[in-house]
Amino acid sequence: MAVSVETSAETPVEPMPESAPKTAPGVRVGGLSVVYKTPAGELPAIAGIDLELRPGTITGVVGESGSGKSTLALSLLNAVQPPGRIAAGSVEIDGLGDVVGLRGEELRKARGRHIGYVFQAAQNSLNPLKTVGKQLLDLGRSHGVSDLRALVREAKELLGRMGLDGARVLDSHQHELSGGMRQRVGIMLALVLNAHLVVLDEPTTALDMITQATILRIIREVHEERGLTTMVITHDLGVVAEVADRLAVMYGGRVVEQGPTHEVLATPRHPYTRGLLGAIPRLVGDIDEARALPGRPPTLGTVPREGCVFRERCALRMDVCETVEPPTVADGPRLVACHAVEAGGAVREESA
Ligand SMILES: Nc1ncnc2c1ncn2[C@@H]1O[C@H](COP(=O)(O)OP(=O)(O)OP(=O)(O)O)[C@@H](O)[C@H]1O
Repeated sequence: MAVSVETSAETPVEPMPESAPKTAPGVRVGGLSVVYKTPAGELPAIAGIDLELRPGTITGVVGESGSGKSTLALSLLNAVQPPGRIAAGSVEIDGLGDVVGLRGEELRKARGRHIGYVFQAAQNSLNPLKTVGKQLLDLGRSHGVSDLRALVREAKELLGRMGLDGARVLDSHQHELSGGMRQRVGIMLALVLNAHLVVLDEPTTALDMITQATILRIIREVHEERGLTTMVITHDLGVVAEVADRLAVMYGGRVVEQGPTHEVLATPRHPYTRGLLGAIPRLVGDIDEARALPGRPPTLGTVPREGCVFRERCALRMDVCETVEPPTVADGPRLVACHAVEAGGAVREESA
């Protein structure tokens, strides 16, 4: 193939920092708030989020459009751009410390080498003027990879596993690849530097169902082979059910329920999680049984400033929901933020 691999004299080969995590790191997001500047002032897109990514697990983050999923993903890399900013909280990553405090070169090194990521719309994030192979080499050089041949071999191997002709893809420009192919290139770039924390934002949206299933299987395999800590962001509950060990459900900039995926899907406690699940038509059974959640998710300007952010759409709404933000309550491995869910997990009563 035509990708030439030379280590140029001006390429500094940086050693990995001693502190770099070499095994799956744990991640602790604490009290994280991110605001965006709008004509109406700075408004919170996520507010006081606490979330733990356990070492070696895949955590799925789900929620409708605008719930703050991408903002949370960007925060893990301290990559929120103006008009946004992290207004409060911390993102502690084992071996890296609080990434909210990282700046400049430290931050650049952390991204890519220690935190692999595919951002939403990865299909459009390649440089149109350079081949994928050239971009791969640039990535390797900028992170001090000394064995660029091995990097190319690794890239081809990953692309091959995802059903692509690696050599051909590396010789291609963005416009020569379909949306689904670009998405797989994005996943390859997230994994190729062997980062142990991987953040995938809507990794399979441009793919048909069969390819999506293949890619999810490969994400799972690579995650297990390499011992990664992975976060997968999606609006598609089918995707998380397929791949995630743990699930965090977001609404209006909050995590309203989290726990082991099979438990959350089998016995959802928060009325929003129940609504999301109820809106999915079953493969077997009456399609009429699927009930869309009434109403629309809030925007930055319409998220209630006090009380429960979900109350407008909630069948279990009570007086207290108008004024008091529900605290997050632990019940075994599950965390739920809802006034109508008693400690112990029972839901008070279905009024509608
Ligand atoms: N650059 C920006 N300027 C102003 N508001 C923004 C900006 N980026 C995001 N927002 C707002 O922040 C809130 C959270 O957006 P975010 O993209 O994080 O949600 P999401 O759950 O990832 O949604 P989607 O799946 O549609 O990307 C939304 O109300 C969105 O409109």
